Amino acid sequence: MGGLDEDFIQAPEHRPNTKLTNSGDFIFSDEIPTIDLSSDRDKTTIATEIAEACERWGFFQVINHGLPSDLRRRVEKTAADFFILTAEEKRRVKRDEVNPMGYHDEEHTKNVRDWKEIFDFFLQDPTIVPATPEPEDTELRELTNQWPQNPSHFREVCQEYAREVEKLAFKLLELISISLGLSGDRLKDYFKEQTSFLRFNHYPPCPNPELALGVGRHKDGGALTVLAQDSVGGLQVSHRSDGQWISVKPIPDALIINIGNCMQVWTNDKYWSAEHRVVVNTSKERFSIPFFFFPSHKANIKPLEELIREENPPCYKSYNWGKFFVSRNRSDFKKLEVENIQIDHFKA
Ligand SMILES: O=C(O)CCC(=O)C(=O)O
Ligand SMILES: [Fe+2]
Repeated sequence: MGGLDEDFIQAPEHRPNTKLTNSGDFIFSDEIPTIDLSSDRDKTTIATEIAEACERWGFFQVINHGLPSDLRRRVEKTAADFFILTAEEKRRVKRDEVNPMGYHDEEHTKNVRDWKEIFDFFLQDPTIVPATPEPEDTELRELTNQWPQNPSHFREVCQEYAREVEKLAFKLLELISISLGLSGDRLKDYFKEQTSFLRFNHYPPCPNPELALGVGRHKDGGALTVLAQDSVGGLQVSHRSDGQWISVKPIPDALIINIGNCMQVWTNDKYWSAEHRVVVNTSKERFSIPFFFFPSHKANIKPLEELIREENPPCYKSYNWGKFFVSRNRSDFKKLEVENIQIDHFKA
């Protein structure tokens, strides 16, 4: 990535607290709830814990979630083996303006470049999305994954992990639906032709972690995110009550669940899609693997009628997921002059 180019420099108000970034020794808060998903626990009890976590934080960790730990080790190793390849080899599977899947080292969040490199792949291959963000344009496009030659078994391991993490995402969707007093399958149909994808994040050590971020502050756009982080730390969540940045403690084998924009809209602001960011440091590289659980391009996202009351009218207008998805992709790919799309733009 070279020296610290000005594209990486955050505005002063968005820079991290320097005391944390020099050593890579983060101070962790254990305030974010940890929820035990063991199958012998009562579903209603789990749903109650989820409801509280989604309202207060929009973030929680899960343990005993059923995702095999040996598979997690293998996918983490595979991701690391990919990022260690030469820049030339990685660029053979580089994403472009049309196809957002593959390798990329110039991702921008809110028009500031992130200190990271990534590899993305869709859960469903091909995945259907609108051809353009233009509202009147009804043309669709099929997007396909790009797979590197190396490491061998890369594709196999990725697909095996994707299948397992998808199972967990559907389990969480059911529990979240129950937690809202809805039937367990209420949200399932939105994912019939899902646009979900997985991402490998690699954050190399950074010479100026006080100026840059691994990922700038943002909210995830989809329904929910299932994130595997390694033991280094750096992920911070903004607390719903006061906006304070809280570091998310790495717990071995746990997964972090993060409520996305769609869930906030469906629940009419009952559940919270929290702003989060990644702080980097001078000495330790970090890896993470989010699964972004995204609806079908056809889904129109608006507050669920069952949750609307006279005293609680809809806070959002309906928006089309596919158009939101392609618009976001375009603005993440490179620096643009305009602000990228946010759910606040659909506030009623
Ligand atoms: O690396 C992490 O811990 C989080 C990354 C993230 O927020 C994202 O990729 O959307
Ligand atoms: Fe995120």
